[in-house]
Amino acid sequence: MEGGAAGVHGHRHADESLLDDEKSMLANDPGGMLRATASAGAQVREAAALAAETDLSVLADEGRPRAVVVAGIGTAGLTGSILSTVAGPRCPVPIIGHRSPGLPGWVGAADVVIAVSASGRSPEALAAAEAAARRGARLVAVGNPDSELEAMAARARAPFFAVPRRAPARASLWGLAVPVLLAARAIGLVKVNEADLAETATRLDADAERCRPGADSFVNPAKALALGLAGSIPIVWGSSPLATVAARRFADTLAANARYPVMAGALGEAGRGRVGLLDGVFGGLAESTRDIFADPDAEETGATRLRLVLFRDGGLNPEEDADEPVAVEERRADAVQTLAERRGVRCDVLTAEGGSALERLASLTAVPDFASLYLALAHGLDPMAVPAISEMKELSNPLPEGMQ
Ligand SMILES: O=P(O)(O)OC[C@H]1O[C@@H](O)[C@@H](O)[C@@H](O)[C@@H]1O
Repeated sequence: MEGGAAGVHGHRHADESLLDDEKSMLANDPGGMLRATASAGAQVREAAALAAETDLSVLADEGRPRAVVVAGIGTAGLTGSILSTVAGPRCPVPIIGHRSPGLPGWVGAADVVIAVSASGRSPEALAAAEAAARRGARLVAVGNPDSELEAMAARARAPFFAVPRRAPARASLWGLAVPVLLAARAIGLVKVNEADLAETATRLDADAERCRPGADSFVNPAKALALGLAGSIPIVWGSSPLATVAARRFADTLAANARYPVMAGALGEAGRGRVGLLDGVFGGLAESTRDIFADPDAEETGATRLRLVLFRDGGLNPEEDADEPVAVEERRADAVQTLAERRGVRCDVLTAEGGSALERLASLTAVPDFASLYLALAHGLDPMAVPAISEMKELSNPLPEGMQ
């Protein structure tokens, strides 16, 4: 093994100065994750243009399906959660995310399967596409052009959205999610319109501008969020189903890019159980030993502490179109902020903005996406290359024939 522990490099303590110089920061991001993340708005526009060229009549002609299955893993899998939240609780058709290879036994000719894979070769998406074609389900595929997935879609005469590859998959969230939404729109399940897409893209562009590498942490909300989280165990809770999708996305990017352990979920659920963390060793018990006179900027070598990130979504959500009245979600969000304050657990709050579900989701993902990159860079970690993911793939792949 080369390097330190199994070739792993980086600094145990976050170094804020590593975020000061744009040039050296870009050099520490050789894979261009900052650039790829800044392309989120462009991804939305590209995907919308692509959809306009994709013939989806086979989907629409057969009318409303019995169910929609979104098959894929990782970021591709998250597109299923995005579709569910944009479709909302009144969606007349069940939308099911399927993250393991193949399809559930009940899926058949009455259903639509959307197979998603940024690389176009995840076993999960490929096996789902193959099973959908075999069982006569309507298939749509989304992913890398000239891939196995595209070939499979062609064989099944299924529509294929060619999403130009921006490695790794987690930097292509918007490029993957928009085609999934537009496929669902073609079968009448979501109301995303061209204005929603344009406004979402504009918001993503504006946030990328605020979070640009050259903007220092006083004015850059992503750098500020990253530095606040440094050295802590982040807990990310969402006040609504939409905010919870954003919370899970933040957990994925914090884990993959910055390699932080994160707990994420719905505040409603957390309030019945995990909120107890605020009382524990990493919560109130750690905070009670904090020296309130210490310089808050001094490097903390003491106890590991929780840091709460609360995603609030108090705007849209007309009562008749929601799981729960906004007032209930808002009271719960106020309550957890009070609890955190009582125990001295620090809390960042991000509030959704925008006039459509898609734009609101974008408003809760853009800054956190960048924050996960800045947190990696502050620790001297390359946010793109994750040795553990490649090693895991290597170790779990079967040896070629004759090498056992
Ligand atoms: O979207 P595809 O290419 O199928 O990848 C699915 C997932 O695969 C994993 O190995 C990681 O690379 C994830 O970041 C990715 O989301």
